Amino acid sequence: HFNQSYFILSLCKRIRTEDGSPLEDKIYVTPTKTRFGNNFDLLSFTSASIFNFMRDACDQAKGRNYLWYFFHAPMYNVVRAEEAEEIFQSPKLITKNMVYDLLKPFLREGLLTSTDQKWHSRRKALTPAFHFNILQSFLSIFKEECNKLTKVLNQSVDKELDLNQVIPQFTLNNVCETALGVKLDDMTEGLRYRQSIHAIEEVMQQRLCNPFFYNIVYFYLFGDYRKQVDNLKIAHDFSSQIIEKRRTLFRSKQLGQADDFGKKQRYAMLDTLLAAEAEGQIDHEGICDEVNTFMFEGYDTTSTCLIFTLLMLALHEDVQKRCFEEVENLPEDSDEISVFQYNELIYLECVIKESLRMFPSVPTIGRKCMEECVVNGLVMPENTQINVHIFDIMRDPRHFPNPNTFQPDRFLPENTVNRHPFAFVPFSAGQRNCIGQKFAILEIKVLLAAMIRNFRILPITLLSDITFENGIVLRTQQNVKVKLLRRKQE
Ligand code: HEM
Repeated sequence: HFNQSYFILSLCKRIRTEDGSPLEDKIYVTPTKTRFGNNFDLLSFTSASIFNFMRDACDQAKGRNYLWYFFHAPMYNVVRAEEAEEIFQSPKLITKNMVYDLLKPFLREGLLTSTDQKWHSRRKALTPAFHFNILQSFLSIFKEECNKLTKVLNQSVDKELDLNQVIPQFTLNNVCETALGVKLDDMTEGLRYRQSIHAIEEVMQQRLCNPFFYNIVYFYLFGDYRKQVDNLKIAHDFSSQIIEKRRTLFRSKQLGQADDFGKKQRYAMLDTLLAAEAEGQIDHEGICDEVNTFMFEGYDTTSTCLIFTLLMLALHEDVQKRCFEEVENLPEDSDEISVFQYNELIYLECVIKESLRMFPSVPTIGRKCMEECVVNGLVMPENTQINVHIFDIMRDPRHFPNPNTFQPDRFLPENTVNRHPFAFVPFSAGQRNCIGQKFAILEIKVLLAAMIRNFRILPITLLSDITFENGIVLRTQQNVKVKLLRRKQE
């Protein structure tokens, strides 16, 4: 009886079915390679091997959801839209799992990592910062950054262009100006900040790859602990100083007025937080956490999507041609293109969605059961870890026939009518969905429209050259390269 209730050598309680039916009828229970649960099933901890391990696990389960037992906790892996729905919709399952603890040294209790009352009140306070009118005011920032990048790209015409070298800078500049109200390129500390964010991500990646590094003592002794501490200090000091400066302006009611150079201060998301602070809803630490969260969530996710979409456009000339025909109709002067006109780029949006489907920037999201609860007819003990594999859900052949083929037409309105509402979830779904999705789509469209109008994009990197890596954000071992040809000269 004890053995039926507990996975003894994995030191955790077992999952059982609510109605007493055999567990295997509801879920694939992954066989363990040792008697100690699935703890030692994976022995080479590289980002690439973990990515492949998860894909193999889904294949082995033949597309069913599957179960692992790790030390102290069962892990429920969801790869089907039907069961993901209950998790996305459950008001009880809003606490993130242990993977998010790795983000906490940087983001502390920001919107992405917080839970319960804190998360509810922050989400309410921050939602207005993503209102349509505000998005409209960000459009000019996206265009400015886009023009800067186009100038750089003009110098790379007819040569090999490494997208990983240029795109992340574009998205970081955008999120920095919209969140904090400062231009990274104009600041002496800008480069150091950019490098520190990159270094913090490298350390996170190191910890994510090796479960031993989840233990802080082991990480302190054998990991890049020092690198993390030094770079966190640079990143935290940078945002904290900008917040201080903007607070002074906010308190003296100078925001929105012209600065010393006669330039009007633009709205930044930080202003919404400063207004909340004035009403006693948040303190300085809280503001720092939220700003860092935006910088982290809004930077790598968007650049990953842009890189994959550009790769797919390069590899599919016919798709690129259709996009060109669509963007050709936009006003010649990009300053005149409105948010509405970007919204009307229906085919380009299908291309972005199809890229996100095949290469979701966030391949897995996690939740944790804070108490024993019933999910999809399974009784999950307290502390059960839940992984929703967005990557596998969006390659389910039941919802997306030929899932490994790039077909943007899947997202034309007439082709989506009967699709399961949770089959396409690159921005997650339910109350903890991505707050920045409209922001991201607009930013992505601004750059893609400009690039497609100005250049023909030719492939250098092929899909077969790419090795995927597991990360908080989907990564590739190799940088993605393309070649640009100027259209006007043709
Ligand atoms: C293509 C771009 C993007 C993708 C694919 C994406 C995807 C996601 C996903 C899957 C989540 C859920 C994470 C989870 O449950 O663990 C999320 C949450 C979040 N995203 Fe995004 N995101 C993108 C862009 C952005 C941008 C541009 C911003 C901000 C400027 C942003 C801010 C956030 C925040 C703050 C959360 C946490 C929301 C909450 O828990 O209430 N994201 N995003």
